Amino acid sequence: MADDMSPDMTLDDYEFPTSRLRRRIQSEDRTPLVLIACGSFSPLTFLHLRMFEMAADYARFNSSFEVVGAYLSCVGDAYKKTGLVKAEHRINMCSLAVQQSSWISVDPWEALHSEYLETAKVLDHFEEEINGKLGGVETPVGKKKCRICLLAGADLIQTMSTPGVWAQADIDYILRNFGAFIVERTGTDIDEALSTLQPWKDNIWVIQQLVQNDISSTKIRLFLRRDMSIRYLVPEPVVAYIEENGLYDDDGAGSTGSDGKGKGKSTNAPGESGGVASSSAA
Ligand SMILES: Nc1ncnc2c1ncn2[C@@H]1O[C@H](COP(=O)(O)OP(=O)(O)OP(=O)(O)O)[C@@H](O)[C@H]1O
Ligand SMILES: O=C(O)c1ccc[n+]([C@@H]2O[C@H](COP(=O)([O-])O)[C@@H](O)[C@H]2O)c1
Repeated sequence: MADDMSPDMTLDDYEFPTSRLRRRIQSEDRTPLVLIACGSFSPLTFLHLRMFEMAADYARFNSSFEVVGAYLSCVGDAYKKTGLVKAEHRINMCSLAVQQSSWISVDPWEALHSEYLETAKVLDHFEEEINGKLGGVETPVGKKKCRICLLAGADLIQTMSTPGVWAQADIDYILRNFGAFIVERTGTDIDEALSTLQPWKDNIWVIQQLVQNDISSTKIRLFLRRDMSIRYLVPEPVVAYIEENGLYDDDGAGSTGSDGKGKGKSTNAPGESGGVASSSAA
């Protein structure tokens, strides 16, 4: 079951989602790992989900970590980025997308804040919930704290070298105390992206994309504006949700400050190419 968020949820009735967090590992030698992907997810694409699978494989074969859970954390509405629809919609799309996953959850905590929260604070929240309140996970040799790590694409990590985007103290705090799993991304030179992050290289794990996927939320929004199909680029329930709520229309329906009504113009299935004749039109 997904950890769904009701539209009226506030921080007062927020509960940390734990239903997909594994609370015990069998190995005494491995360190339990929880992956946190922070981002806009406007909308979530299949690559966002693939990042978790790639990271889990990487951890299994190349590290002494054992993944016990993973979370998508959407930025709140205060993050003024082009193409950002309301947090409520982004969280709902993420929740629909992970319905079939047994281990990826959506945590609405970050997005429930009206003010922007830096990623360091978001990671602190997971540390507090998982290691502070829950006390970590059971192992054959007693309870162990989980390692909380940021999961990000190479473009995000490159912004850490761009002056003025991140506070230097936050970069140090995140990479020293948590660390990051970085997925290579077409268009980003990974060596260049990591060049200023050498002091923390032991806490950075770079994951090669063995099947290159250059998808981005920007391209999905562009396709939608051009009335092109987004099917098989984002999960089917997300395609349907976008259509039903009229998100990413030219008029910015569904974006912060708009009430986003469904456009209901197509006779094709949601998200399907308009170039395909519908059977009822014959
Ligand atoms: N194709 C991709 N390859 C590697 N990482 C990716 C890819 N798409 C998204 N990511 C990563 O997913 C995380 C969340 O990204 P975000 O929500 O900004 O998606 P995006 O597709 O980059 O969005 P936008 O196009 O709106 O900038 C980031 O760490 C980003 O680097
Ligand atoms: O904490 C910071 O200072 C900081 C600076 C830049 C970006 N971030 C986070 O990085 C993510 C970037 O997402 P996006 O969609 O802009 O690629 C998002 O979760 C931001 O909150 C965080």
